[in-house]
Amino acid sequence: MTPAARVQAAIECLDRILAGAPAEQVLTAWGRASRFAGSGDRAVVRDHVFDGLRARRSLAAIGGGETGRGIMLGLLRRNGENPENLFTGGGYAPEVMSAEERSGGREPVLGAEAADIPDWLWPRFEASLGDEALAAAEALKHRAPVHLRVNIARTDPSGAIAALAREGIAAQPHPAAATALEVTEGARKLRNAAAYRDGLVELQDAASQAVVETLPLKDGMRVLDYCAGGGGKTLAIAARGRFDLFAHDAAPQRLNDLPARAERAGARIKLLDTKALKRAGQFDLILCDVPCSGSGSWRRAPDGKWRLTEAQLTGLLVTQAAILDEAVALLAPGGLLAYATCSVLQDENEEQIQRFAARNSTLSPVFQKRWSLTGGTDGFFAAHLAWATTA
Ligand SMILES: C[S@@+](CC[C@H](N)C(=O)[O-])C[C@H]1O[C@@H](n2cnc3c(N)ncnc32)[C@H](O)[C@@H]1O
Repeated sequence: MTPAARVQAAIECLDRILAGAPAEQVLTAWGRASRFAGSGDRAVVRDHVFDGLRARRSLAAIGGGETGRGIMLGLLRRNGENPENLFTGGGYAPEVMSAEERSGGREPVLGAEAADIPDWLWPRFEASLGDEALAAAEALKHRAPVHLRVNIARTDPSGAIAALAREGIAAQPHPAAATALEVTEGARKLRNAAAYRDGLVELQDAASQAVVETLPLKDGMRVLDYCAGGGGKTLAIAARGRFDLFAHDAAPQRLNDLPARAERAGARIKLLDTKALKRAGQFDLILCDVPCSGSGSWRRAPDGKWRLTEAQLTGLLVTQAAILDEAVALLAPGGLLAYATCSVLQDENEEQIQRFAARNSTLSPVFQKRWSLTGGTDGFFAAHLAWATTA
């Protein structure tokens, strides 16, 4: 595909997403219908679509309209490229620009539009992040770095760096976690690399790893990952020692890939559905990596930024509180309950913990930490709630 044809493909995908279809679904459908597109074409079209979505509002302003064409025009202008070179109308290129498109476009209005945050959310975003709000919003407009977790049950960071280098992938330690690497070259080769296939490394944001690093794990503990999902944190826990480790999720199909991932990593994890969990006894440590707005990881899933509604956020706050209350009942006396989100909103983080502490006197907060988007990781939050008598 020519560069112009790739832009046209991105415009068509963006139009479908703006009409309400989920971004991943649209890109998959485009890929299936475009057998002529090679892997390089697919990667570029995907990058255009995600670059466009991350800064959808400000690019629409710069490009003169919230359409696929407007967003792509905005993206090219923002990046200092002349859209006339690609909007030629020839071959599979976008149609030639209209007079309105040529003269259209403006600077984004300072505030929610320039920050690329929905209007309803901007005041909460600002209140949560204070002086960092603009820098965090800016970070959400750009691609996320590729982070790896070194499986310390199999190798150490320097061993993993050397194994990756043999396959043309350059990586360096990331300061957020002892197990974290940042890929600086060759990220697209990862999925086929032996180091990945053999379970030496896993894809995982450095702050997500750091959340697990904070857990006071000791060999022999009964540990429950209560909201395990794909099992990223369960696997990170497994690598830290010898535990009786269980993974649960309210949507058990989310755990489907975990057995294969665990085998690759050499980890032993028992899966529990909600019925089995009721008979599983008590746990020394429970991690609740709760469903959240995802506001700390919107650069990876920018669709979520524009889909989240105020009512959904309210619903998430209720779910998070209910999960904490459910998990307390599963905790052994003296145990530790850990809470985590990939959100930067206080409502889901510090304030959720404050509300929990106000209604529960058995456990009290003993640790809280935020990972900021400006620190080169996704935005994350973790809190530990300890049995009050042992705190
Ligand atoms: C943030 S994701 C977990 C991500 C995962 N821990 C990881 O590191 O890959 C939150 C998960 O919570 C699950 N969930 C939602 N409500 C729940 C509930 N009431 N009890 C347990 N899990 C729940 C969701 O299905 C989702 O998989």
